[in-house]
Amino acid sequence: AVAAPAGPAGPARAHGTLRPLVELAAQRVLVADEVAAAKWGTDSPIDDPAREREVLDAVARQAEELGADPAATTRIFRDQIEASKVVQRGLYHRWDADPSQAPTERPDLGRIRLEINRINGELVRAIADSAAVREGPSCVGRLTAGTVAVVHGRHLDVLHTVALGRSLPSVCER
Ligand SMILES: C=C(O[C@@H]1C=C(C(=O)O)C=C[C@H]1O)C(=O)O
Repeated sequence: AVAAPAGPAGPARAHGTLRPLVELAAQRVLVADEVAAAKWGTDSPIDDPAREREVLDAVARQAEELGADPAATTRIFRDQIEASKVVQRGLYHRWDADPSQAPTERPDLGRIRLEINRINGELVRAIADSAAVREGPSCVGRLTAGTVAVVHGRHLDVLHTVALGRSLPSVCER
């Protein structure tokens, strides 16, 4: 083990929680329901590489501005994007199988993306704030604890629990 620096950037934060990060990842997989409803029955594809590029460029820039790690931030956001598509594909599958469950109103994708941008900004900060925990030996345990707390706290169903899991594998990678 490497000696941690003293002060708030060191041991104090290394014992912190990953719950805020997981909470924001959960907000992102929940908002994917609205994304799916916005795209359902339109020409807008679930996979939108141009929008993904925009998101990844923006979060890398925000991480740099915070003096945080743009590579780790980008890696974690690639998983956030995959997780959103897990939800969207899952809902499409459900709605194809049983059209009576399909949305009857179409929210505006542009408005939803503004909400996603807001979550993204908070998530970039949570990633930056959790650097010491993420790089520490207890990361996986803390990530598991945070995930269990959020799944229960938000009463996530199976689809959103699976998607939340898909959003987190990069968090403890170094
Ligand atoms: C959420 C969307 O769907 C997909 C997931 C994205 C994301 O998680 O940021 C971005 C583009 C799409 O590939 C969207 O189109 O906005």
